[in-house]
Amino acid sequence: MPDIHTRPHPDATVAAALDRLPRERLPELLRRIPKAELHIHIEGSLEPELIFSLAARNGVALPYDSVEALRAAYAFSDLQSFLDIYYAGASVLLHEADFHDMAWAYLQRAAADGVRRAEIFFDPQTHTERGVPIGTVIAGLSAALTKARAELGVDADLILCFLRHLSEEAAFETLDAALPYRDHFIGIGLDSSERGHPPSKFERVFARGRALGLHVVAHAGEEGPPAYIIEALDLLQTERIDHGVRCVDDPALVARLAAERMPLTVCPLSNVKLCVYPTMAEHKLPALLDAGLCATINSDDPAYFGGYMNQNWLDTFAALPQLGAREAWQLAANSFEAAFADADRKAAWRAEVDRVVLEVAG
Ligand SMILES: Nc1ncnc2[nH]cnc12
Ligand SMILES: [Zn+2]
Repeated sequence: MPDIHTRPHPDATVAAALDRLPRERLPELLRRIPKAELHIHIEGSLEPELIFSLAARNGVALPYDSVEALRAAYAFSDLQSFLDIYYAGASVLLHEADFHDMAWAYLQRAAADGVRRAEIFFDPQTHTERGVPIGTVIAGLSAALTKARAELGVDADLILCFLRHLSEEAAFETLDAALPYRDHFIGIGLDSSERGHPPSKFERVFARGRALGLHVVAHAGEEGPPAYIIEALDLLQTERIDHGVRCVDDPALVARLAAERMPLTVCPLSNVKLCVYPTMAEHKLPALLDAGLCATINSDDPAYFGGYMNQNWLDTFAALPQLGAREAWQLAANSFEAAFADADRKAAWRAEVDRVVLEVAG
């Protein structure tokens, strides 16, 4: 299979360091290894404390008495039960400074977790439907990204997501409204309620996005069937699949994803919190890596699912003894391979991964 040949491999010195790294040093490696985060909804980084302080700043009433009461509501049974609370939380975002403060808080956490590159989803329709101009959303987020490049050494870009429970016509209107800010985002994506809203519903708006030179990704195979992943590949011509874990139900699809080195932006804590898997120990990430897929680890909605990048890495490796230092290297290398950054920067981050491995292994 071509995957065996195209999957990146560590050079001999790095491979030897990975093999001699004792298991007790693994958490240090996971924390320090440079990584790209490719699946983070910025509205999902809104911590309860920030929701309350923005609500007070903007005079927005919340249906919860306290931060603790809000956090206590974060017990989800599936994707929709989460989305209902997630959209309610975003209602406190009104002004440019609110979007800036939310993104800046995320970027500081990302920097602390060794994230060198972040490709950040935002949901303009969640805000424009409440009367917030799209220019306000993009200006606030962009200002934080510019500051992060200069002050945190985190290279970040935005990906505009369409809400799939809304119509394709609404997605077209959103794309049109965003075009004056074309330089401020690098791609389009598809998120929100998956079941009943297949990628085929958005075939024409994605064709338009591709014609505009935008990168193209889509959530598929989180709760939805493998057929949705196939539609995303064939009809939307995605460059990555967000989640995609349900590909395991279709071995031919797994073989195709491996052969094409189609990246999957996997979100382990999210999958457990939204009951895609009953426990982390049952997560299919090891099987995806074994099959030669370009799988990556990401946080999805870290304020709601129990942690940011490093928490995802630490909890995943702690629950799955099949994952060791070799897989940590592979996941970091996969994340840079799958990133929409230029080749020089990717090569520099990859070299840094190797330097950190050699340092931690001693
Ligand atoms: N995990 C997820 N799936 C679909 N849409 C989302 N929007 C925010 N998080 C999401
Ligand atoms: Zn997501």
